[in-house]
Amino acid sequence: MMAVRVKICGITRLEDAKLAVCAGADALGFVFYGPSPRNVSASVAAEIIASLPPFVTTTALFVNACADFVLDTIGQTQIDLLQFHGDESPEYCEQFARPYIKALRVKPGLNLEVEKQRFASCRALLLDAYKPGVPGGTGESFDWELIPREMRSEIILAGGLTPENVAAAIQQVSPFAVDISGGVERAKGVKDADKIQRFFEEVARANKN
Ligand SMILES: O=C(O)c1ccccc1N[C@@H]1O[C@H](COP(=O)(O)O)[C@@H](O)[C@H]1O
Repeated sequence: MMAVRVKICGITRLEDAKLAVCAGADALGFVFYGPSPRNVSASVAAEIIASLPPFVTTTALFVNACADFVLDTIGQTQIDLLQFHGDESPEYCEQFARPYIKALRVKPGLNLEVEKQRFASCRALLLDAYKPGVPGGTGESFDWELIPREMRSEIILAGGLTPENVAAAIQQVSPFAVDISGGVERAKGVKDADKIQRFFEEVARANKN
């Protein structure tokens, strides 16, 4: 089985970025969404990104943002990958001519096969929990059995992951990657060194099985 990649999202501080990278993060996520407690400015994100070693993918998360804001953020941060976490259309996502991942909030009735075809141009679908009125980062998980088996090895699994449940998630779903934010925090927007460490230990344990 291929080792599951890990993205740590909601980075707001250089010390947290370093903790995540030292623990083994493949990717870091920066939230550019005003209402989020993890919202970060492009200038702060750019400073953090400039201090990172190579081979760590940086991701910019947006929720129904205006195109000029996305373009300005790309320009200031030189981010690697875009993550659209709202109701963006494929045409909207494609206009930036940048690699992107599309987040979908999973609930019964959402046809993931159809969504996969709609977003054929995305690098991967990220599957998060559906909670009415909240675009993401809810700390809640969803019924992983709703993910069609043939899609599981391609998706990024998110939503309510923690050091306690990530091994079970990997065992049940075998996703391409896992994405975590709230589950490794000690306060909103502030990561917890011990939780990050335990999260990576659990991912390594699951990768061995
Ligand atoms: O983190 C946020 O505040 C956020 C706000 C709006 C959309 C998405 C957000 N976060 C992303 O949601 C998933 C799941 O987060 P969690 O692990 O359940 O806390 C993840 O991709 C976050 O980056």
